[in-house]
Amino acid sequence: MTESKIEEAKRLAGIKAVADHFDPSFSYVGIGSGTTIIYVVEALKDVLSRTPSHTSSNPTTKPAIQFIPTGYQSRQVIIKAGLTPTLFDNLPEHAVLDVAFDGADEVDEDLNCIKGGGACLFQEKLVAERARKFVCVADYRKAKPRLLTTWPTIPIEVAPIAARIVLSALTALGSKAPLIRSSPLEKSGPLKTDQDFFIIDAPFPTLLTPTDVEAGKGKGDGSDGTWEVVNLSKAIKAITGVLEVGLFCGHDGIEAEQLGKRTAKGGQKPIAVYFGMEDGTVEVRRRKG
Ligand SMILES: O=C[C@H](O)[C@H](O)[C@H](O)COP(=O)(O)O
Repeated sequence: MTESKIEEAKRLAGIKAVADHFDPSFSYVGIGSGTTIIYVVEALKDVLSRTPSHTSSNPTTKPAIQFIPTGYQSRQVIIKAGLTPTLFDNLPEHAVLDVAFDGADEVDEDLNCIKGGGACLFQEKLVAERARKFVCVADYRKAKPRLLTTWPTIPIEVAPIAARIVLSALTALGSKAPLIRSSPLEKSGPLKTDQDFFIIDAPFPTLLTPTDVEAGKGKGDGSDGTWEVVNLSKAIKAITGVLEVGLFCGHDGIEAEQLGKRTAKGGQKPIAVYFGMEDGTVEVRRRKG
């Protein structure tokens, strides 16, 4: 498939995700990072340009929707589209985002995601967890049955001072040759995130889901070399020096409500992932239950 076909797949998925999950009456919308999110923002702009209350100069109309970026690139995309960016830490204390859109590097059948291929994951997780609905958009290359099927590593954001001890701790968890990600200009040293932290890319064997563990495909706690997604995410997050893990996984919405979380749906896992397919269709994986 040519590059332009892949871009077309992303574009069509973005349009459908926005049609299904965006409403011009919303107040706060989260915008993720990467190449696919650009098509989502284009689709949002298109919907808004056709919404009379948004385009009207009548001062009694609703204030402009505030778009919450997940980093520098994301903020530039919002500004370039002529939309209004609002920093995450400027949100009113009890504000909940109506929806957050983002891309993903790989998605499994349970909608667990790997993110951070473009070095953005910490702010993406903050924004996703604060949204009533978290929706991912990707092309068909990202749809896999399990995480780490094709995508080779888990991106992990770490404090530079702790990077070497985090590498050792990851090796102890079973990662083979985790690496600090270099800047594209190799001579510039390690790549720096929006937080001025490093990214470690840690390879692990293909991750299990809870169903796999129940089916006896492995213990999933590292003791037999297998890891279940949430177990591994927790084990990595527990290493001192780790700011955040590029695994978006965990509890589902009902559990989140029981936990009294701020988010109505809860969690880091999307409620739906839109995949632009090779044949020009869009496939949607939705959260079960
Ligand atoms: O670090 C980057 C983010 O997690 C992106 O959302 C992810 O890498 C997907 O990016 P893209 O849409 O460019 O494939």
